[in-house]
Amino acid sequence: MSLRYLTAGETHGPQLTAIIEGLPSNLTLDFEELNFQLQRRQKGYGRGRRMQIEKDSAEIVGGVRHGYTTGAPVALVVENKDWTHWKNIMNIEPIPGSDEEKRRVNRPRPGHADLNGGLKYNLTDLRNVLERSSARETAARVAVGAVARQLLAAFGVKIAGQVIRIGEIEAPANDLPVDELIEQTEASSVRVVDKETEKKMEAYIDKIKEEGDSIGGIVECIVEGLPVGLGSHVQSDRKLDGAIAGAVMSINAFKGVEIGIGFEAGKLRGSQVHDEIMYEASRGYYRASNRLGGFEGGMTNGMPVVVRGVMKPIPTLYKPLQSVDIDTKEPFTAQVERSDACAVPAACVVLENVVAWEIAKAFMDKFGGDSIEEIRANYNNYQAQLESY
Ligand SMILES: Cc1cc2nc3c(=O)[nH]c(=O)nc-3n(C[C@H](O)[C@H](O)[C@H](O)COP(=O)(O)O)c2cc1C
Ligand SMILES: C=C(O[C@@H]1CC(C(=O)O)=C[C@@H](OP(=O)(O)O)[C@H]1O)C(=O)O
Repeated sequence: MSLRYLTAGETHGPQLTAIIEGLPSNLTLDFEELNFQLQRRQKGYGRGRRMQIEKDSAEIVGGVRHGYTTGAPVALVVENKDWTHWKNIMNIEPIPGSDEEKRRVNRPRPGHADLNGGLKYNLTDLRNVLERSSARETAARVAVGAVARQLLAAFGVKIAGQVIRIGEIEAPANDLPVDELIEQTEASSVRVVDKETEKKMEAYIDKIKEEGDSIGGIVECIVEGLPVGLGSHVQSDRKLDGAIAGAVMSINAFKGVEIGIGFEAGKLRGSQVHDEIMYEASRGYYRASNRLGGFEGGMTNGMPVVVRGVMKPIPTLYKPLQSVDIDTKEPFTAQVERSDACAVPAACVVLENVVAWEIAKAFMDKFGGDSIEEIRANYNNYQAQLESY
């Protein structure tokens, strides 16, 4: 069985729920590490007041005993602390109430899911769209990715992320090893290495916020320690670079994805793009460079996987754009809901964990077994095959 998951829950409802199916038994789960990933996602300069209310942590309510997975579906719950303020507005029971009591949304925000969702699901209160389209759901996805990350970590895989750009401000390039990158970005309010850039980004976000506007940016994720041959060239839906691209595009507000040099490849010659093949007895095959970001033929090539995603600016604007009232059809400015001005550093953490999930899925497809011991035996056997090739 391939790994799969589902999430449920509204942003102002009682909780988010995730069910992961297909995990092997005997995987030790480090709860602190799981919650660390959730806390990382809450941080970042430019977020709104909601992040001061929430204290995200995952409660495991199925599939784990005494710290180990049992092979049963793993069920996770992340509480919404803000729910206490929304109980009546979110009530499941039919309560007679004015629009004011329901906090009805009728002026769709350009750039958000409001209008499309209202039209598609025939919902006259756009809150019913907003509640589920909110990126609050990414807390559940990070919890799922954090579990996947632990499966990968058991096989020496390391993942880091960094913010590359926020609006006009670009971080200087670096090629730090993953461990160092993790350490340095973790200490930054905007997940960059360079302190000058951090200051500039903070000031820039302040300015954008003061002007009632919002801003997006570019984030990067690097995965080290992967074996050659995750994914496959033989069928389109088995190409791991394709699966990663799809997953990255599914993150709220992401409008583009690149692997390695990505769109730059369209400007350069073949001789400037392809990574030359080398061999050393101690190392096996490797590449002299990594412009293709660790992929050829939809398979990992043993070099670090490098994925970038671009996040558009947050749709909710305190100085709202023009919209239409869905009751009167008259022009009106869009609804203003409490909002982040910039969530790029948080989106970087979402990117890392979403990529971890896709890689773990491909890892299970390749080495799949019902227990961690069975997977390890398959993994070791494959390593021996690679070494003798
Ligand atoms: C971490 C994160 C936080 C976000 N915060 C907000 C927010 O506060 N306000 C808002 O309007 N959109 C926010 N968004 C973006 C919306 O969720 C997103 O634009 C919306 O769901 C529509 O989907 P689409 O942009 O993918 O088309 C956030 C996205 C992410 C990844
Ligand atoms: C709750 C989160 O992000 C939310 C994502 C979001 C949106 O529209 O996507 C809108 C805001 O919701 P609220 O109006 O409740 O403050 C963000 O805070 C979170 O990341 O955990």
